[in-house]
Amino acid sequence: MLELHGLSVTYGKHRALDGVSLYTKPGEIVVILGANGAGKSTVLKSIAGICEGRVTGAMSMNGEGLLGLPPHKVVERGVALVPEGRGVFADLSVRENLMLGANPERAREDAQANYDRLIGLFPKLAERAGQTVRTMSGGEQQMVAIGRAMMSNPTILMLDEPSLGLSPLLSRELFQNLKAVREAGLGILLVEQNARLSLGIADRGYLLENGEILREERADVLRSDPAVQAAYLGGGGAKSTPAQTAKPAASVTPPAVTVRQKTATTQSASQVSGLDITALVSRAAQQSLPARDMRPTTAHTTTTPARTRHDRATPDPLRKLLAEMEDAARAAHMPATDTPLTMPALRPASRLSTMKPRTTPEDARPAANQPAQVAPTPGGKVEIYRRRPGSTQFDRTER
Ligand SMILES: Nc1ncnc2c1ncn2[C@@H]1O[C@H](COP(=O)(O)OP(=O)(O)OP(=O)(O)O)[C@@H](O)[C@H]1O
Repeated sequence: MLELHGLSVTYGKHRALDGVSLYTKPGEIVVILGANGAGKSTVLKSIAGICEGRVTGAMSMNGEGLLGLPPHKVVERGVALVPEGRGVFADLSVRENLMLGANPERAREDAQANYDRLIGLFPKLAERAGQTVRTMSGGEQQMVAIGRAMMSNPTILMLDEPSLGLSPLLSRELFQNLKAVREAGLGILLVEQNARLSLGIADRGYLLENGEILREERADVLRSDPAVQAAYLGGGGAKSTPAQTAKPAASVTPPAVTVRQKTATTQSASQVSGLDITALVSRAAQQSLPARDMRPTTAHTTTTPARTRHDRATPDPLRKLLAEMEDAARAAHMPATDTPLTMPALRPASRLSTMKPRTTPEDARPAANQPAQVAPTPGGKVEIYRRRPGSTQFDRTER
């Protein structure tokens, strides 16, 4: 059995875990639920011996201490981690990836038997044994990562956000596979943002918030608790009391946090902010500040009507982003001669004038007559370089 007692972790002055106690037995699936930054990954990394922070408390596997062990020793004790992002060797084949997992001493002698057991559980891995992992789908790669961890012959398998980046269909398939791993007798300690799916297969769950375990409960009880639904499953009715069966040490109603789903895709600023960015930029441009009020884009102490509104209605990181956008929009509309612009991203004019012609394909070059680059001169003037039609040379003008 994997046991943690009073595990605390600090990253410098930041306390990420505060007295976390939990356990996982072979043959059960245990899920840790919590909002972003609650400390879920830190729990797994501490157990695996790869936490960058200062770890204190007690951790053991079958009674043998894990605290302070290097990662390979933790694996020798029977605890394997499938890290967030999988960590597969993309240029190796499926079989090569799997066999690398059999490197620990505890697994080396039984590598072939473990491999046979694995492909018995997941025949698809055998069908794809020769395929380069890079060419596989996300779900298939995740199965390779899980298979590789299982090749170390673990008693407890830990998985950090295994469904990240997978479609709902692939996620469901993955979770069914985890049930098969449990049937094979392994214990699973799972960190997941997909609370619905993970509680659907788990036996027990822990709610972790701000580095502390708020509650430990059977998964089916957590799943049907309105407070948990409101906090982690996107449901309504947050006003319930904790379930009667909750253990005394954990009888706290989970806070009404919204778990932000991680996605593998990027979002546009307007998706994040819920604002029309075009309108925002033109509004900022209309606020004609005198030149003396212009600051480098890092100066956000200037109070403007727009910023006051962001202060009231907008979360901190977004407010900073919006303030930067407004500053940039204003800078773009200031007359060049009055604007002491700071444009660190631009090349200095001296380097531009000696720039060699590009040898990239034609469509990758700046179009003729299009400004190739704009650089501020020390006198506040702006140099504009245009490519001569049909030539690799640039003409320089100032304004
Ligand atoms: N290497 C690190 N250095 C400094 N702080 C860290 C480090 N790793 C994590 N933290 C901080 O510790 C806290 C817990 O982080 P952790 O990654 O464990 O949370 P999490 O619950 O897994 O969040 P997420 O779901 O977003 O991955 C966060 O405040 C995070 O910023």
